[in-house]
Amino acid sequence: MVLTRCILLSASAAKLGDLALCSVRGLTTATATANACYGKMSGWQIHSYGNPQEEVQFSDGIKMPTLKSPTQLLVKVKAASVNPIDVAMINGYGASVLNTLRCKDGGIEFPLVLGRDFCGEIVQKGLGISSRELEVGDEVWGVVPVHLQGCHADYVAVEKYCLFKKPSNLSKIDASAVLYAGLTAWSGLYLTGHLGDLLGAISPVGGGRGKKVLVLGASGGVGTLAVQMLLAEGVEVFATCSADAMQLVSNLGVHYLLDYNDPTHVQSIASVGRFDIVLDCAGKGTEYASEVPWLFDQYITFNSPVLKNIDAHGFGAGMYRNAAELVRSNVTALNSRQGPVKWGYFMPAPQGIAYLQRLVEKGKLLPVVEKVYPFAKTLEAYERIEQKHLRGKIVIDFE
Ligand SMILES: NC(=O)C1=CN([C@@H]2O[C@H](COP(=O)(O)OP(=O)(O)OC[C@H]3O[C@@H](n4cnc5c(N)ncnc54)[C@H](OP(=O)(O)O)[C@@H]3O)[C@@H](O)[C@H]2O)C=CC1
Repeated sequence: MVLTRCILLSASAAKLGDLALCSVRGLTTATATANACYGKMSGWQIHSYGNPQEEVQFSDGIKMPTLKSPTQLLVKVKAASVNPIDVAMINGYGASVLNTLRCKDGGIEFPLVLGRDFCGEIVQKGLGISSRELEVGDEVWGVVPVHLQGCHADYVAVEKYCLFKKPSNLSKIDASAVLYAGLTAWSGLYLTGHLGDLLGAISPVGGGRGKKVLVLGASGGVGTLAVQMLLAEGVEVFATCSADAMQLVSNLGVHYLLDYNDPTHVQSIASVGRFDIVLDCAGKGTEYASEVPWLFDQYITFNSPVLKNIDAHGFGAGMYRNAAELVRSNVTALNSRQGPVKWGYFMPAPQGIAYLQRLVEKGKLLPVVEKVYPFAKTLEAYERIEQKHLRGKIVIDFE
């Protein structure tokens, strides 16, 4: 069994010409190919929670993931993005809930590999996947649900619903930078915000025509993609960012852009009238909805306190606080003629990937990539996320 896997992986990796030696943190390591023959791979992992500088370690002896169901595939990662949640998870964010889910799925808490979205090549597939769906050798893009071992390692095992063929008009770097942030924006706008049906509302004239959406934090990973999705729908897009990001966001095509450090921006936005959706991609949270005088049908924030409250107070008391916060924000908002305040979440849904794929293929969605780090400098990529003020996405190039 071990021998079979070794041959499969070798054949595929050799096709990639992956025979050079690489050096990580001063250690000379054999390639992914050679490692794989011994059931081992290289990657970055943590053994306990803390800060990235102390906890994130490179290893070339990580156990290769194995397929646990007939609908799983093994992917050799070529590029992966780094998201704020990776660094938050190193700090222990969501540990109670995520670890419960992980253990329920037969996993263990440590060592833990971070990394949620990637581009790569299929090297092995389960028996439940037909050749019409996906084949060994296909270039793919995909996501890993947050409670599972991530993709900041040579190989990652994923269920087929998390994996699609990579759009041919995207480079591997760009392809690795879309899905986590893009599925967050998609889920906020369509699952939570009902902007259209699950596959979007795209029509020749734009299904969102006549609608007004305000995007807070349009300069970050989620914001830059949310803006492009809304523009593709024909929505009138208002956005906020800081002064140094205005050129970047304006190049995306937003209709009205405001510097959130300018104290007059709150009143300027209030004078626009009612928004169909205010989408908070800036981490402002639920309370902010009642602090501003804006009118909206819905305020959707991705800064949900759910996991944080459960981490801090346990499941029962944490959920009580979550419900109390949501009720409080909604009562205040509704009293001020505002609409409901909701939480939005990343959702690894195939409908969302299909939607994003369609936009990319139509040339309507392209990620903004701030910087690409080589695999050997993954720790620096985590440090860049810690510094905040991101302009689009941070990517790790494995090749
Ligand atoms: N619930 C979920 O499942 C998920 C939640 N998230 C959350 O969504 C948010 C966005 O994620 P992501 O895009 O990856 O994060 P980023 O850090 O990439 O983007 C945040 C952007 O917002 C800008 N910003 C900060 N403060 C403000 C402000 N007051 N007004 C307007 N812009 C501001 C930042 O730049 P600058 O500071 O220079 O202005 C930065 O460009 C984060 O809070 C993240 O934690 C993300 C994914 C999934």
